[in-house]
Parts: sequence; C-alpha cells; structure tokens
Amino acid sequence: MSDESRPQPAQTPVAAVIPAAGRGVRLGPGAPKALRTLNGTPMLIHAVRALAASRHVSLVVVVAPPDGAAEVKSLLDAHALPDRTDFLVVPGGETRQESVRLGLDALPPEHGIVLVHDAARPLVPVDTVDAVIEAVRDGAPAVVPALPLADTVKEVEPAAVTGEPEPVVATPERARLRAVQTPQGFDRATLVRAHETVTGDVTDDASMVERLGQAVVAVPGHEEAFKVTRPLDLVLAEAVLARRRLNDGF
Ligand SMILES: Nc1ccn([C@@H]2O[C@H](COP(=O)(O)OP(=O)(O)OP(=O)(O)O)[C@@H](O)[C@H]2O)c(=O)n1
Ligand SMILES: C[C@](O)(CO)[C@H](O)COP(=O)(O)O
Repeated sequence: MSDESRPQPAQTPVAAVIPAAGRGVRLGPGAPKALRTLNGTPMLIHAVRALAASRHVSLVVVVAPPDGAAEVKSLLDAHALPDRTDFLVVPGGETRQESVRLGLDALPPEHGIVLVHDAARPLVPVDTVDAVIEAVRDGAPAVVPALPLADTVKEVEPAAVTGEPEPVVATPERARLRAVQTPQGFDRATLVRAHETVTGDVTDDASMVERLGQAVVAVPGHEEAFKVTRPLDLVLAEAVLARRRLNDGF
C-alpha cells in the first residue's frame, strides 16, 4: 500500500477548490457562467453553499474568472455563508486544469484532503459531498461520484466539420460505463503530484491521478449534481430549486 492510500486520520482538515473561471461558451452569450443566476442567486454561491454545507469542509478556495476576483470576493461577502468555513478567492487560468492548479497553490499546508468541485454543478447534495470525503478518509487516493448511463454510447471517428455524418467505430458495454461528476476527492499529496506531473488535455482531475498509476474509485453520484452546460440545464436547475423549496415548505 502506497503512502497515499493509507486511511486518513478522522481530523484531517478538508478543503474544497471550486474552479469557476470558465466563460460558459456552451451556455451562450452573457456573464461568465459561474456568475449567472439561478432563481436570483449566482450559480457560484449555490456551489459554494453546497460544499460548505458539509461540516467536514473547513476551507473553500474559489478560483474566479481571471479579471473577476474582486467581484467574486464581494459576492461572497454579500451572501450568507457558514461561519465555520473560511473562504479564499484566487484568479483562474486559461483552462480548467490551470485553474485547479492555481487553487491548489493557494491552499494552506494543513488541508490533507482536497475536493475539486465545478462551480457549474451548483446543486450537488451534501450527502454526495460527504460520501466522497468518507471514501478518501477510508484510504482511496482519488474518489469520483458517478452515475450509470441512460443512453447507449458510441465511439465515432469525429467529423472534421460539425454536423457531417461520423462513422461509428465501437459500442462500449454500457453496464461498465459511468458518467462522472464532482466533487472529486483526493489525498492532497496525490492530487498535487498529478498536477505537477501530468501534461496534455484532460477533462477531469481523477484522470490525472489515473495517469500516475494510482487507484481511483467511484461512489454513487446524484442526479441533482448535473453540470449546467447548455441553456436547457438552467431550466432544469431552476426547477430543482423550486422543488426543493416546495419540499422544504417555504
Ligand atoms: N479556464 C477555466 C475553464 C473552466 N473552469 C471551470 O471548470 C468548471 C467546468 O467547466 P465547464 O463546465 O466546461 O465551464 P466552462 O469552461 O465555463 O464552459 P464552456 O466550455 O461551455 O465555455 C466550471 O465550473 C468552470 O468555471 C475554470 O475554472 N477555468
Ligand atoms: C470535471 C467534469 O465535470 C467531470 O464530468 C467534466 O469533465 C468537466 O468538463 P467540462 O467540459 O470542463 O465542463
């Protein structure tokens, strides 16, 4: 068993890095995605509250749009957030990978467990956050929340021009596939090493740990942890918030 796969002491502090520096091109013209509102509250604030709802998370590092750190600081000051949680804001980079690395660079030394959570997944339930933390505490160097797929997936030869027919080359066995969400949880040393070592295009942090040859495990994700990517996702997110309000009776 490597150093990184030993169970973590129960008191190991947990920090969350929230990359929020993306433009949201697929959502269409407007403010940077994390600053757009859902039922009147910026998506980023929903995401920060979702992570700070875990009593294990003692620090949230928000990675703001490169020229938006001051605006994000003001937003955090203007919204009610738990007292037990500290907040830091740092400017982000050109890619998600770079933004996460800038967030990691800002972490104080004591946080041995790090969650990385997309600002674009504002409605993740706290039970999902806690399940990820628990699996890291139990000794997994990297943990992803994941769901089975509803659609059949095809591998294609991508067309040079969008909209042109694409030859299908394979159909992976759906029962073995999972759609991966965030927060992804890590033993901090493992995640830092992954960001120092792995180069090239990646779409999530756990795949960087896989490239180190370290184990990554999946725990059950949640439908409400979906990523707000396209305009219809905004409609779904506001509907989820409305349903929560009804269920909470206010
Ligand atoms: N340079 C970047 C790019 C993305 N992100 C963050 O990474 C998360 C996942 O990215 P995605 O959903 O793709 O957001 P965008 O990059 O904003 O979307 P798009 O690709 O449509 O522009 C988001 O919270 C986004 O803000 C980031 O911090 N820095
Ligand atoms: C990290 C992620 O949310 C896991 O599903 C996803 O890969 C982010 O992709 P994006 O294209 O940066 O939204």
